[in-house]
Amino acid sequence: MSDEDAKRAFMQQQLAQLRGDFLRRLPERMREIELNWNALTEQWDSEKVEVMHRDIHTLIGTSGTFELMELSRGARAFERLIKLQMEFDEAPSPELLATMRKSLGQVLKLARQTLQDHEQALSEQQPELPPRAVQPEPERVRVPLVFLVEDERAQAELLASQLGQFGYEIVVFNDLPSMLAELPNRRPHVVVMDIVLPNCKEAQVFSLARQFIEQKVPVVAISGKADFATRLAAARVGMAGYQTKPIDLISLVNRLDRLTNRVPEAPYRVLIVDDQRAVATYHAAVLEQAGMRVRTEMNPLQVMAVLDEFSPDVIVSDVYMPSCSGIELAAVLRQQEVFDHIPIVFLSGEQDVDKQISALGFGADDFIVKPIVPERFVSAISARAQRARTLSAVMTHDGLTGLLNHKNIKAGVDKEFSRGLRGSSPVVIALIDIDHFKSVNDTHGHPTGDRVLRGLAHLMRQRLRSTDYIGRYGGEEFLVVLPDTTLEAAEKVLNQLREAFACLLYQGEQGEFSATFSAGVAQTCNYPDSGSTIKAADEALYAAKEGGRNQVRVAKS
Ligand SMILES: Nc1nc2c(ncn2[C@@H]2O[C@H](COP(=O)(O)OP(=O)(O)OP(=O)(O)O)[C@@H](O)[C@H]2O)c(=O)[nH]1
Repeated sequence: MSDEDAKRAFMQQQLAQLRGDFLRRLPERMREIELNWNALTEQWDSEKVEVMHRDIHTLIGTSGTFELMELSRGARAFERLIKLQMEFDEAPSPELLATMRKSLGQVLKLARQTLQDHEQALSEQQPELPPRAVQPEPERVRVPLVFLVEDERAQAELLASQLGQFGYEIVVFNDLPSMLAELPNRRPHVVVMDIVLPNCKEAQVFSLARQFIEQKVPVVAISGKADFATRLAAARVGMAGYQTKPIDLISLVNRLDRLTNRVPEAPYRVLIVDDQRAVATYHAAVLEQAGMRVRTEMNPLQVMAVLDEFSPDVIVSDVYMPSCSGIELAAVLRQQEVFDHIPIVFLSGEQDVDKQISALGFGADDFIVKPIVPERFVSAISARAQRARTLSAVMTHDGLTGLLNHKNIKAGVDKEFSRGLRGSSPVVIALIDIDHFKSVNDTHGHPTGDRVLRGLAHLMRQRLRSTDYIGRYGGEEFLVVLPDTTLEAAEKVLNQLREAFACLLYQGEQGEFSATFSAGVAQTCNYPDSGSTIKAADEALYAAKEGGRNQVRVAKS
């Protein structure tokens, strides 16, 4: 069974299980609705009508979610009559009452029929082994193999050694025949090729690129040509990138990282708020199958506590809930700046477009009508989550380097400092400052200086762990928080980073050059608060500069 089939089968199994739970509780639910109706006909009361409306509305959504469409449609017909009646604040006329009674009778009949059909289906079912749950994991290559085809030998060797610093294995070929000869032995993850090669027509290069692409090996073009026609030809064969010479190393590395999945995006986090456990569990299962992390909360009053701890990218909320409606929940969250940016998507059986639009006015971002097919639900939520991530990254990250900005790296220090106090695992803070950076700017120009900053940022992102915090603390100063790390281990990691950084070569206004950095490290448990730890790391950094730069110093405790 392919992964896709296994996923689908798993979803079906989950759906069947949840539908079973729903049906088991259906008789009780219908009894409550019937009792409420009987009480209503004895004495009409607007509060009881509201309860009746909520119960019927929930029945429409839940039965629709579980593909019990007849029941859902029957309940919707009854809901229309209730809504009609709710518009007049008085007992219904005898005619309307009779119509309502008949419609409810139809709903009860449909519920009984649905249960009978389910029991019949169960008795005919063959036992089956439950399929395996599949969590999609993007393939992650540790050291991706890159074939680099470049006829200018010196340039090729330089590019290969630079890419090597970013964890790629590079095999250089100076012409196409030598690469073709190697192909039977090794298959690259990506091919980077100059599209202007001696003794070779451009059409041949593109034709070869097309063959790689057809075999799922992405190809990135490098070229001295920047004209539209050549770029178009590369795009037409499906090349995954086009870099003009002189090659911007960081932009090439960014491209390769994406193509080889080396910096996978953390899964989207979604909070589902729904008082119906079965509905929440079903939608959670759909999103989890698509690789998202999901938390469900049945009580809207608990949502704020969950937000603090879970930090979702998106909130998916039901609209009709007894203790607090989705609209009220949205209004409360929008009062608070910290939660204001989290998109809220209503998931409801409400089909009245006016009501949907008015719900959006209270601070929700989207309205999805239940039932929704799983694929559409997944794409609607991932699109929201992706957009929310992009916007939040703009707020929390530095525009030049993509690292956490000053405010957020400081928040990271505070958070890990407190965590370090609670636990026994050590936390190390490092301050890193590029050496003689003023002279880099003065000699090679500010844009080149920017490239050096981006180079160090990229190297740190690649070399440090995903649990580490990396931020731009000031102009050419970076701050790193390394949780669960001893001082010795931190010193070693930073020295490796320092050596790799010193190997990078940049093309500046006055020719080629490299840069170095100095760093100071301090362990949080040696200091009373986060500010004193940063100060100690800063003093160690100062000692590293005084000691001749291009070195890592540990703070004296
Ligand atoms: N290109 C570029 N330069 C920046 C940026 N932010 C700060 N700088 C420059 O970084 C330089 C920092 O220089 P200094 O603090 O004098 O220190 P230094 O030259 O690095 O010398 P040492 O730290 O003592 O090794 C200044 O020239 C700033 O203008 C930036 O975003 N881009």
